[in-house]
Amino acid sequence: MPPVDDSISPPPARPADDRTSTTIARDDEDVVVVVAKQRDAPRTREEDGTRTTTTIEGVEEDGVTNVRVCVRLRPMITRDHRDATTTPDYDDDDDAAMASPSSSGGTSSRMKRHASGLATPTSTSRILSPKVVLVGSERSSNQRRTTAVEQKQQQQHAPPPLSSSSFSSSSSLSAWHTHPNDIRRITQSKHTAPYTSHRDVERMADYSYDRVFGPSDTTSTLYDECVRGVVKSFVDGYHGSVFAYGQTNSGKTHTMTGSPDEAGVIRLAVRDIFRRIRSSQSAPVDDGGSNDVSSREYLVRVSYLEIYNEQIYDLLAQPPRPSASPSRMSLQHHHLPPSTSVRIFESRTEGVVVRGLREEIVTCPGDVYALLDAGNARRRVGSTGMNRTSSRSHSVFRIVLESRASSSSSRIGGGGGPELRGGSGGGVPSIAPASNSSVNSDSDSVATQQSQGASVRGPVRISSMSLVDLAGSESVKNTGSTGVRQKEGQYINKSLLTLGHVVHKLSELSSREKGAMVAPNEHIPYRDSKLTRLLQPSLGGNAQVCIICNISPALSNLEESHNTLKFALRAKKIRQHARITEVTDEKTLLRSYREEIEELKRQLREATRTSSDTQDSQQRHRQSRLDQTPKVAVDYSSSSDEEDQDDTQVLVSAIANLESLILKAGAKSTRKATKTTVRSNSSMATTSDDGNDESSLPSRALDAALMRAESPAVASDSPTTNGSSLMTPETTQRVEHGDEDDQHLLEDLHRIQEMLGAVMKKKLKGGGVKTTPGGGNSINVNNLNGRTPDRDAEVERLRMQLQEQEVTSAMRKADSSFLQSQLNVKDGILKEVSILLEALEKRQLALETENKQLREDLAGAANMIEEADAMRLILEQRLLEKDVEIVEKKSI
Ligand SMILES: Nc1ncnc2c1ncn2[C@@H]1O[C@H](COP(=O)(O)OP(=O)(O)OP(=O)(O)O)[C@@H](O)[C@H]1O
Repeated sequence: MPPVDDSISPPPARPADDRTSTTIARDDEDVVVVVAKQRDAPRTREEDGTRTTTTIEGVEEDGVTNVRVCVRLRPMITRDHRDATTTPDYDDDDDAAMASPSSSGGTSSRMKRHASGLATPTSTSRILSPKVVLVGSERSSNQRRTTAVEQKQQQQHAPPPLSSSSFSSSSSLSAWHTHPNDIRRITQSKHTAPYTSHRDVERMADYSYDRVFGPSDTTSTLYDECVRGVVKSFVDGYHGSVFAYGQTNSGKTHTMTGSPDEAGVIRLAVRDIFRRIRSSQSAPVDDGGSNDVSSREYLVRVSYLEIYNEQIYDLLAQPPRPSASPSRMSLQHHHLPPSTSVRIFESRTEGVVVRGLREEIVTCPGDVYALLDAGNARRRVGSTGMNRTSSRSHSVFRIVLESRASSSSSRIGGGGGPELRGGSGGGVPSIAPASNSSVNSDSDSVATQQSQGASVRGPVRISSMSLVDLAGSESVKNTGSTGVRQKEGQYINKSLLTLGHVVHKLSELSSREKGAMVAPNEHIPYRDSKLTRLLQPSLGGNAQVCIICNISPALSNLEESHNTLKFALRAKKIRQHARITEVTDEKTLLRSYREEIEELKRQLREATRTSSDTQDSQQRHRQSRLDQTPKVAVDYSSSSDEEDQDDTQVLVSAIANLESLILKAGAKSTRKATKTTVRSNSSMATTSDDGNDESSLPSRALDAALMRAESPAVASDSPTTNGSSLMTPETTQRVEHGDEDDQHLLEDLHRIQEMLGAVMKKKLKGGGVKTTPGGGNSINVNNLNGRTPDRDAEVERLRMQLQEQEVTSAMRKADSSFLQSQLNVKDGILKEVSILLEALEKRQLALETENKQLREDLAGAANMIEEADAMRLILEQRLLEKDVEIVEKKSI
């Protein structure tokens, strides 16, 4: 049984029969729709020889749970009223209205200026109490002109004419009310009755969900009660997905992204995830029965994309605007390529795959916030008649977590425990990184050499959390959009319609076969839009899903609110079966990094051993020379010593870099964790797994590594190496930034030249060499015209060193331009593959259509054959009868 999460408030009392019911009141009759049947059940494990499935807590005993759906009614804002009284204040074809990094005036202002309604006095959308009385007409002046027939129909169903006073008092009220005593219900307000069409009996509906949040509820409350559980499961290893759905201007972005005054779900989730990672040490790790109470180590990476006009764009792939609090991640962004269109396709083995999306490894909430801000600044926003800062795209912020038991009790080879092989494709789209992504999970680029100590093996859990802010459905009637906005609106509506179809189909299937998952051969129209293809793994079953349905309190949005609530009811019926995904034999980033660290440690041990061997031999050599020659105080700390130390520093620094990316449970803060991790590893190393002693690491090098690990700026100054095994994200970055490296090399060269110059000067001046203070056999070098064999050797050595550096520099330049050209080639190939895939996809669709047509033709032909056969039989029968007739006639 997993630890009970105290932070999650207990669910509201359930009906006696343990069922959650949805009631739709229809005039005088009540239709009860059973929405869910949930019962707290312990985790169960099923084993079928090769894999173990662990089911989530709080689900039915058969391991199936329903999608969690909550509804959020946003507060009244002045715009609700203004929308109904003014014409749209936007310019459709003006792309400048589209928020861009330069036009938005900063990320915080880009956050759709959510606080504008709350904090800025000049704002146009201020929150109003739902009960505040407004004056004005509820009917929008920008509503489309009605036809004569429609006018007639409206007159038939129209409410009685209202005086301006009666209208103003009713229109100011929220169209919906929530029930303080029943936090699951939302009902259409009574005063809306006159506006309710008698044809639609559901208009006065009383809906019920997992939880309904009223205008005074905060995002934090919503998070605690609906999302926290999904996040907890995510950290435990289950896939999760949270998305905000609703019409335009209903508060989706406010809920997901938040405002400067109120953190949104994404930030709250990020904070929670890191908090859970830090505190997970104290919680027993339920890994399928071993009762292992060891801590885990984690690798967190994030990506951010948007779907705009049916194209996927990478929101992390453009250089960000300078950030107020530069972090390692934000610094890296200055070198990112411009945003590219990303490809999505289906792979037989991996499921839905997103190709070419940048993923960033993050080690603390600050890293994530910087990325989020950068991505939000790039998200497409435009002004419409309904929302001044309307999202014109669907956005998906995705967090991937890899974790493994970090103690020595890790099971080798992954015996026992939940093992569900199949990579990350189980519950979320896998992401195949871009060729120049700062994270390259391609195993080629990460050293995967022989050193695979016991600590490297053991299953790695992969879970992913998708936080989705959907664009809102909109009607041209209300937004008054034309041109670009109208086209965007059409794309948005089309994809939401497909989402509606998918949800409808899934809910039907779930109701039909209660408890059964979607049959593999059942056709669900995921492929009809990029959005549904992307959400397919989440909706398809292997994820914990929470849908937040946002509705507006405005009477003018009544129709859309009903649609949203109906969508929510359907979504509530979808059944999910989340499982932990554990990978034992496939490459994961975490395992690659661990292997890399092990390999570097091995190299480090070797380097220190070689160094001490060299020192020994030098010592012996020195001793023999001292025995033979007069005592001259020549600096015997040879250059090879320095080189060895440099090598060691590079290795220690590389280890520190990698270690800093892996988060350990129990660390106080991740920045500190970097230090703790490195320190504890190096000190632990004295009793490391394979018993090798690393205590002899040069403390200077270790300190330097720690400083680098703590300070990205220092880290970027660290020496680099050509060794592919050191291609950590940072070193990769350095290769990309060949200029900086060249600069370092030049500095090195200058240093050596200066040393050489000083030596030459001394030589020319005939400067003396200090003799040892008490050296009995000391000699005056002037007697030798300033020349000693040692000095000549030193000059020669420095000359050689200079040459070597020049060669190294040239090689590095060649290397970096070669790598750059390789990247370009790969990018080109990727683009070609994308085009081919697209063509293939089109061809496949065409073939599918052709097949369908052929099948219909075939069925038609078969029918015709059948009919012809029947006709032939009839004719034969008639022929027979005729024959008989003739025979009879003849006989007569
Ligand atoms: N809970 C809330 N508290 C205060 N203001 C809110 C709340 N929800 C929404 N708002 C305000 O309502 C307006 C519309 O919200 P938002 O932009 O989040 O809607 P949306 O559903 O994302 O719209 P679109 O689909 O057009 O992008 C904003 O001005 C926002 O600040």
